[in-house]
Amino acid sequence: MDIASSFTTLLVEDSMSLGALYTEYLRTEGARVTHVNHGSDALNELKRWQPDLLVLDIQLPDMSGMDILEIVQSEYPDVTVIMITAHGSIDIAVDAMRSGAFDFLIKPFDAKRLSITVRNALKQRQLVNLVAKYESSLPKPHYMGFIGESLAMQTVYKTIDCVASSKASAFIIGESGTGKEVCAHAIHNAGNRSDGPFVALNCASIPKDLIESEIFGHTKGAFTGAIANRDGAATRAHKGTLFLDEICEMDLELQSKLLRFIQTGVFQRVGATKEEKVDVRFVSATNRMPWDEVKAGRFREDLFYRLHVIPIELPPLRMRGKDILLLASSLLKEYNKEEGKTFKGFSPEAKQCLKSYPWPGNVRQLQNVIRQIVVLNDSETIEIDMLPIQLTSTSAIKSEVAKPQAAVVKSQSLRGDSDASSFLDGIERAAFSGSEQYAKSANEKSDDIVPLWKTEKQTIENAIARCDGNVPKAAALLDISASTIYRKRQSWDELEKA
Ligand SMILES: Nc1ncnc2c1ncn2[C@@H]1O[C@H](COP(=O)(O)OP(=O)(O)OP(=O)(O)O)[C@@H](O)[C@H]1O
Repeated sequence: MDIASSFTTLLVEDSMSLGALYTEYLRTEGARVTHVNHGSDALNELKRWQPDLLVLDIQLPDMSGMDILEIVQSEYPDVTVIMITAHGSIDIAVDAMRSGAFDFLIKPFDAKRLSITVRNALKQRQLVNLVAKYESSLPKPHYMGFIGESLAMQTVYKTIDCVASSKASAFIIGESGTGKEVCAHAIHNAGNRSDGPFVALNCASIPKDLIESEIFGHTKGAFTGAIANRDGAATRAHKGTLFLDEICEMDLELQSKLLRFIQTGVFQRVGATKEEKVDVRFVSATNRMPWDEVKAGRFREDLFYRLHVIPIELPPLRMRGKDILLLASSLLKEYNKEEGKTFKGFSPEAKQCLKSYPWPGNVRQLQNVIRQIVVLNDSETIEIDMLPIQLTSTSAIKSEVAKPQAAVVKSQSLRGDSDASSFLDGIERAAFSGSEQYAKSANEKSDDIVPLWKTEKQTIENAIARCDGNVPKAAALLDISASTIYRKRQSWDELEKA
């Protein structure tokens, strides 16, 4: 705000004559003044509009100026408050400053004293605005539970800031472990529902016959085992956010009930005859491509349009550049503390390897890798040989793959054959001759080879058995999401039938 330009002021002073005098003083400073005599009137005005300055008498006929200050501090923190106090009540004025008032004026005061205080207040507002503007233009390394300052993540933070206070449904997509749940929490916490509940429901991990009751609740006796009335997620999320994780895994029949609920806010508990209405903001997430699911007939198109109002895409970790090391360092610090270790950082080779690995399990996989290293080693520096084999072998594969390609480029440039199509032909030829060799040796021992899905099935089933049938726990240890396991089970059934 430009100090010279006009500013708005709400003056709360019960004496009509003093009110008129202060209004005159303030107008001389360039203020557009609204004068009220009572605290309740001031609160009504504040509900309708927020002034730049609130000039507030401490002693009012209906309430204390201190009470109003407290309300302003919690509900309208951008309003700058100047208190007016009678001579002899300076202690109260000092308390007011401790509670967040900018300054105080002791009655009687003249136009000059008021002018100095008002100008200081406006200057301070100007500086605060400037700092806020500057800060918002800097990349944020942390945001609402996220770590990451890459451009891709800054875009995500900006989108969350813009949509947080809207009631429009948000739809988060991203690979498993990219932070979709963190994002849903951030939308809730950054918005005006942050004081309300955040209720998360994983549509993949709840058995099909229980999910309707999980969302809408049930009445006593609605089905075997319903021994009492129970609120569902819809009721619990009233005035807050309902996060529907893995939404594409929801049964088609339930999708139509959900559609009606989203359209009207009205639903019926399982077994109930009465309808209930709630005020809920929907945030959904999936690691599938939702439109592909619509085209395949697994996700209702009308539900897609209801939920997919504000799409937010979380980039895979491999697309976040230096965020990988930022996250790795932060996790190292956290796990060091938890495990009582003294790691200080990563060797340059280890850093290179972390940066070039494709991280199919994204941030969750990075967490597991760093935890594993910290638990299994004792040192100050994380060296490349402490990294799990899959990380180092991938970079080894990459450099191996790079070699024949480099050789192709070299031989082509020696021949003077630099055109792009023959370059690609060269790579294809190299790859083909490689695959021919593999195929030859593979045929010799083909009896031992089983389809990849069977090996994968065995690994997953072993993990579930070792976790006593606990699918989410097995999924966490396998570095995949529980929904991936459910999906894979479905596809194994189909493959076995085929
Ligand atoms: N940018 C980030 N900064 C810090 N921690 C993160 C970040 N992204 C994700 N995480 C952490 O990674 C883990 C996985 O995140 P989250 O559960 O939100 O992923 P997701 O995309 O919902 O995964 P899934 O699809 O498997 O359910 C969590 O422990 C979360 O706190």
